[in-house]
Amino acid sequence: MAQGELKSSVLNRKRNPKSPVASRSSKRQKIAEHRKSLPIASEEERLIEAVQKNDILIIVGETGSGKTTQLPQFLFNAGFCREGKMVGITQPRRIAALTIAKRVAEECDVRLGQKVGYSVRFDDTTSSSTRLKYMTDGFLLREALVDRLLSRYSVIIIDEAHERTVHTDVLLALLKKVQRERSEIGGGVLRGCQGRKVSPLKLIIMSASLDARVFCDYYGGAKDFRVEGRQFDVDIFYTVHPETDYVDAALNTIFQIHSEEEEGDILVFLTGQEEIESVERLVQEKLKHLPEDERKLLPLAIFSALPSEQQMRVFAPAPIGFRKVVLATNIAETSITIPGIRYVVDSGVVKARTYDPNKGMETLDVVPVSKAQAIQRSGRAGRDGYGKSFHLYPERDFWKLEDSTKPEIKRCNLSNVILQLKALGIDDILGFDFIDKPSRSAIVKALAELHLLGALTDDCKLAKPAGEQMARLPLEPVYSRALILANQFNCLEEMLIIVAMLSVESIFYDPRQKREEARTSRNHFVSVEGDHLTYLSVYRELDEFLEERKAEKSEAKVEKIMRKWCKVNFVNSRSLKHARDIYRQIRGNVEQMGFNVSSCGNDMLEYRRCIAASFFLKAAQRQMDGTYRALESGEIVHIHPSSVLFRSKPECVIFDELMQTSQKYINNLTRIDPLWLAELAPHHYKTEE
Ligand SMILES: Nc1ncnc2c1ncn2[C@@H]1O[C@H](COP(=O)(O)OP(=O)(O)OP(=O)(O)O)[C@@H](O)[C@H]1O
Repeated sequence: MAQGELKSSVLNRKRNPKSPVASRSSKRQKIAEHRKSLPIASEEERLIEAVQKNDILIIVGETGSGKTTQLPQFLFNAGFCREGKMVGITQPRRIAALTIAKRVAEECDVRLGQKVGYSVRFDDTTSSSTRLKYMTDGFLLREALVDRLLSRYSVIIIDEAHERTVHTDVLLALLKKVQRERSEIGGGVLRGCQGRKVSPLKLIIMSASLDARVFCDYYGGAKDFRVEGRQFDVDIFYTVHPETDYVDAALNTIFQIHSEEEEGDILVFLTGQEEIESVERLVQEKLKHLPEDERKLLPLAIFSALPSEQQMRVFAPAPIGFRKVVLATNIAETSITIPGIRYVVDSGVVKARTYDPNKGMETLDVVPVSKAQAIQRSGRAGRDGYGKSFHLYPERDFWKLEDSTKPEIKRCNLSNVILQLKALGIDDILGFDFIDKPSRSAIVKALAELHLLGALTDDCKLAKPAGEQMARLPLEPVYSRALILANQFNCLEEMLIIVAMLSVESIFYDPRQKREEARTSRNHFVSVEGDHLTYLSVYRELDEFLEERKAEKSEAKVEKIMRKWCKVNFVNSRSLKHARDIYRQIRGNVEQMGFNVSSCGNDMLEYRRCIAASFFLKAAQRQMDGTYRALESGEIVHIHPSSVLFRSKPECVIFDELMQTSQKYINNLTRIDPLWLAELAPHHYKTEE
């Protein structure tokens, strides 16, 4: 067809107001109007001037004022992305990086991965044209391993700094150093940065509920900038008296809003998966007793163990006439906008993870939120209209809350972070300029663990090549070491599968009503040697099943077959798909490091020996009374009821998890011979032990 003809046919086509072209342009117009109405819009010039004049800027503004979505676009327009440079924005959570990048791409009217993209562990959508890059704080830290001066970025924005994740804290210190080094180079070309010109770095620390002073002081009197006002008001309500049962109170509030308030979706903050699933069931149960026309309430869950695709379901609009009630953990607390949310219900509590370095044990406790968290929760309403926030505690209790959450660096296992710092050439960890120093004993314990794992030399330097290899893999040091050892034991293929399977949660799917049926249909996977080998056989069986149907070329068909297989076997198909993606990625990582991925076939003895050699710090021995003693810490623990070894109780096991919930539990186990420990980890276990 001649070009002229095509042109005229397009021109002659009658414009249908509902055509994709028309609806796209009206959407664009709506977005442009929305952007103009944000409080930050009128501050564009002043903000850019402040960034130009100051190398470090602390920005504080109300939730929803437009900091995260707009500031990067302002910087782009002001020329901060010239000559291929990027603006990097970190988020504490992957769901935030993902959804905000999507929104900003929409606002810029570009495809995700072009001008705007996101990078999170195991999922990178960026391309060489990406200029505004949203990512997790952990991802940026990893990037520093390959490009120490982060030379591709002209500006780095640390968003939601008040959350004080361990990665944010390390970045705050690291970027201080990078900024100093880059300004010393002052526009020169540095070797090791692919010949890129290294310009001074601008650093922006941002939050809605940030004690700016702490950050200003840390950066030697940095300037702070306040963005005043919010787009829509949120009315705050408290209970008159303390509630004895917040789950019950949350349930009543949901139904009260549903029956008394105008239309708009509800977001409820609870503490964890189990609680959320139980409230989901209770909502459904209660709905059955309502008249037909009052039943239009749609409960949806979002928590971190839920695969990404399922998490994304809460962002879709509710069917016409329905009200969404999103049941969330603190995963939905900061940064994100869930369209349609008008009402927030804050239980006032959160599940906090604390690591005890001396016991090598994690504890999960339900604790009151901080003021900053309560403010963030309210801030999830009022983003596309006026909102209301219901806190299930009296106002006087709000004032008693801690201002902010205890920094994660003070309550987590430091071995991964320390390994990364060592790989970045920072040797003096005790003297490192942390904004809040972790305890000396936690640092010493993590250094000792890294030494035992062979990542550090006797004088605490990064061991070559083991330590370097471990730092390059996007895994906890203990898993990286397992891969290195498996290479020597000729079972790398199997270890890659196990590490991938341990990286996802809830491999099995246990619907409450069909628990027995689920167990029976999964029996053929179960290995008497434990959970690791059971997971291995799930993975392998699916692989074989798909291999036999290799003729089905299309990806959609393969996925359909896979879903069917998972359903029959009561396996969580999304978790398994995720595990297969992770497997591919880490296999790529180890191949790049020059490893040859070999398999031990059915020699499970060799494989179990490799597990013992890798995870010797996580061994537990049965006691006379049937409980276990974790050999490293001496803690008395129990096998978790969901483990396949729960009934058989072997003499000695390797565990993956040690967690205090209602009791101290170990889970994800493999049976081993206790004598292997002295044989395979003689530097740690003596024969008589
Ligand atoms: N995914 C989205 N869908 C629809 N609207 C959105 C989306 N993301 C952001 N918005 C709109 O843009 C506004 C500004 O969002 P932005 O995340 O930039 O605010 P913020 O100041 O960074 O807030 P916070 O401190 O809560 O992260 C929101 O209030 C909302 O109206």
